[in-house]
Amino acid sequence: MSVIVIIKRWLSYSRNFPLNLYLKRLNQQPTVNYCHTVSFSNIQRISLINRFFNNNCKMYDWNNLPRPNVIFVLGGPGAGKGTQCNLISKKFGHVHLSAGDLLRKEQNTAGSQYGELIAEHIKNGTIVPVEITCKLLMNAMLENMISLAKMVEGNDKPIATGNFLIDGFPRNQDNLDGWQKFVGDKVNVQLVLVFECPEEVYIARCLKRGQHSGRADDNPESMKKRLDTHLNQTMPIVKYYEKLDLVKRIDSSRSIKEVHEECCTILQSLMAQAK
Ligand SMILES: Nc1ncnc2c1ncn2[C@@H]1O[C@H](COP(=O)(O)OP(=O)(O)OP(=O)(O)O)[C@@H](O)[C@H]1O
Ligand SMILES: O=c1ccn([C@@H]2O[C@H](COP(=O)(O)O)[C@@H](O)[C@H]2O)c(=O)[nH]1
Repeated sequence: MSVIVIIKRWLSYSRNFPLNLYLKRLNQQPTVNYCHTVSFSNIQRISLINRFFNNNCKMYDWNNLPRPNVIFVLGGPGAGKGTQCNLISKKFGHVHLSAGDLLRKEQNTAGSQYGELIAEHIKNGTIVPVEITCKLLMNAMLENMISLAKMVEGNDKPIATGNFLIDGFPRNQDNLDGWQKFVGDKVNVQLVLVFECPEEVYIARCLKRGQHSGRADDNPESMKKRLDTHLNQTMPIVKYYEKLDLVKRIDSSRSIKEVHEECCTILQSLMAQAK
């Protein structure tokens, strides 16, 4: 069994990370490769984990991992963010992380202290506090970065990097501030893809999806609130990134194939510049 522990020196909110639960969970699933983040102040407990696992424990520090590339993907509800991220991920190998999916998963995790809060925000189309979303995103990123680092083990310092599509984040000023505070220049934000449709297309797509999605927010009442949040809270974030010349707006009212082709052109040009 191998256990991976990542030391995060810079995330104060995980200071009280419940390591007891962590150990308990590992006991119950002793064969899994487990990856979680703990703060630097938990270093003594890390040595406890080390003893517990006979020193069969690998430690990584985010600061020594290669700086990953991030593309943020924004757009109104039903704009096609998830659909296009899946296609991009298949073609270019980016890791697709949907903030909404991570929140829904957390909401459905038994015993989560955030379940009710997340459910309430999703139903009302409002934005979950960044401490929660950022932590979920960062844990997911770190797990992927560690897998990549493992592929090049043998080097003193891992050389692999990651390319991430972060779908549906940052959604408002609180998200943006939190991202800058917790992640900041530890990643390289390369681009912000913004998918845009007329309002009636957003509504039609989500209501159609609502016939089978089981989502608490694919209904007319939640849609109104989500559109309002998109217009008044997310679009200012798009404008912020526009000032940094990072935004590509895409008309996503066209067919999935047409939208994907435009995404491919944009990504190919980005990769050519990055070489
Ligand atoms: N270009 C398109 N033309 C027609 N239907 C589409 C297109 N893109 C996506 N869809 C459909 O619209 C619905 C919403 O798409 P998707 O889930 O990708 O959007 P999203 O932006 O991720 O939504 P949300 O933010 O609400 O999660 C899905 O049922 C999807 O199959
Ligand atoms: O960064 C985020 C992303 C999402 N939310 C909440 O989840 C729902 C659904 O998100 P989708 O991206 O449409 O799946 C969204 O309306 C928010 O309530 C969030 O709070 N923060």
